[in-house]
Amino acid sequence: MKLTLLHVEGLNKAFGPHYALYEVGLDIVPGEVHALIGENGAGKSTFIKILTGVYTPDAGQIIWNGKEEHITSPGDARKLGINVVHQDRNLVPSFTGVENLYLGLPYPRNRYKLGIGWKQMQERAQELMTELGLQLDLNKPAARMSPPEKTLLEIMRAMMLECRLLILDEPTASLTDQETESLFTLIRKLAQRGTAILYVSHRMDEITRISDRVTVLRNGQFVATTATGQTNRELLIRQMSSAPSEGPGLGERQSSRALSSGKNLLEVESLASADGKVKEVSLKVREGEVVGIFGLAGAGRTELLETIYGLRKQSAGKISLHGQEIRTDSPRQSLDQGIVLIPEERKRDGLVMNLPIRENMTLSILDRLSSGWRMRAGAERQEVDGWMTAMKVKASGMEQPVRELSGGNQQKVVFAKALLTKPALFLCDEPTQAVDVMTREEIHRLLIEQAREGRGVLFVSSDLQEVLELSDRLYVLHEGRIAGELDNAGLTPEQILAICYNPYKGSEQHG
Ligand SMILES: Nc1ncnc2c1ncn2[C@@H]1O[C@H](COP(=O)(O)OP(=O)(O)OP(=O)(O)O)[C@@H](O)[C@H]1O
Repeated sequence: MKLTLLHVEGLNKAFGPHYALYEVGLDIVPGEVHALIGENGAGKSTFIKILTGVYTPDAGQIIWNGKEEHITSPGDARKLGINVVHQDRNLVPSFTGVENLYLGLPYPRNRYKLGIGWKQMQERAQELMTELGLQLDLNKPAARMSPPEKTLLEIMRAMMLECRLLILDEPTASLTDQETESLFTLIRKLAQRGTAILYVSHRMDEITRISDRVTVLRNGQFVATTATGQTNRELLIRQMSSAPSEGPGLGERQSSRALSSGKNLLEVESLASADGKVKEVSLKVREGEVVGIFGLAGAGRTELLETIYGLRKQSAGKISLHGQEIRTDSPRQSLDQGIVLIPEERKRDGLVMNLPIRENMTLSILDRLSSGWRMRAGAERQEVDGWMTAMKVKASGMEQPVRELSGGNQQKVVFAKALLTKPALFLCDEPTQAVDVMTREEIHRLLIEQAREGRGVLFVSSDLQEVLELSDRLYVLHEGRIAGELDNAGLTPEQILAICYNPYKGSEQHG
């Protein structure tokens, strides 16, 4: 048995009267990939924040390399060799890759000891890339890097100093399968070199593939640490769940397919965005249909939704809803016409952090609720309560400010808020990013239900599994254009990826 690198015992952290962590213990050994999982609000981020010196625990011990440590600041954590890579990346957009690597580190001096040793910086960066087997253009600014490039750059930055524990918080959130593979190769390499990895994710298939051991938290408490080979998805889900789940098996397609005779709800013809990210896109969504958009990072997926919604300037094309041409020059205009966009988790657009859950959920429907304040208050509370229960929002009540919720629970509020507007068309960007596996199923069920009631859903996901589970039909996007349209009947991941990597070839060609 390897010597323990990190031993945590009896960790407590409370916010007001509520414990985010209660008596949590955990061991991590060098060179292992240790997954940390749990429902939204289970305490994972709080645990990470304690290890990285953002929060101080109320009680408990942290033994690092056999010695008790009090980590009181992020600087303390870094000195010990604990680094974290978050989804909200910490890069300076206008700095190059190399400059970002040296953020917070002393720049080397040149040989005259006067200026900065740019050459030494380049050489050290190159050395590290070779060591880690990476190929990145470190001379371009971070702003021009793709999401996976940014993740790799952040990991490199962590490795600039001796990193003994690397914490990866949902590292694959916006990566596609292929990009996830390269990340996994890097993780394995780091582990072989002796770095321990704490891997936090809601993607169960990744956890079973990449981790050696997995620890489950539930309601702020430790449930179990198990060797990954000795457990499975169902067991882990049972350990995570506060309530046993019912209904269809997780991960199965949950509903009958849409009737193909549905009338056209949304028609987009030759749509282009002024910034050139979207080029002549034509697509449609029928009433009752859930339509997916898949593409590699940089294909213009988010940009396409934003252009339809009016968040991004349109330069050409036509949009029709229910057969009528409409203008969507702004999100307000889209909302008024029955189109709502649910943004991906990292943006959390549209949440006012200091306002309570109730007000956030009802911000866009005040008109509808406003006939007489008495009725309004009652109706509002009832609707909010209904959606909070349906979405299993973990909070002390509907008056809790949104800023105090965990990331996944904030995303659920964004979702409920959109449902409350009762739109004709949902545009969803990564609808289940950051939510736990149980809520993911619930969101899928809700979206399919909304569609089958005659509305429509157009969603973007980098998770191929999700695209296969949720969509009736899907479009593959490549460099801002539709490269293929597929009916999701017996479709395999390989068929979709073939179009991504080899667009405009083969029989499925569109347009
Ligand atoms: N600053 C805060 N004030 C009040 N409560 C908080 C605060 N930060 C976290 N909490 C609460 O602590 C609990 C644990 O939250 P945490 O963010 O650690 O969960 P998580 O497991 O990371 O969830 P997710 O998967 O959604 O990211 C939640 O109930 C959350 O509402």
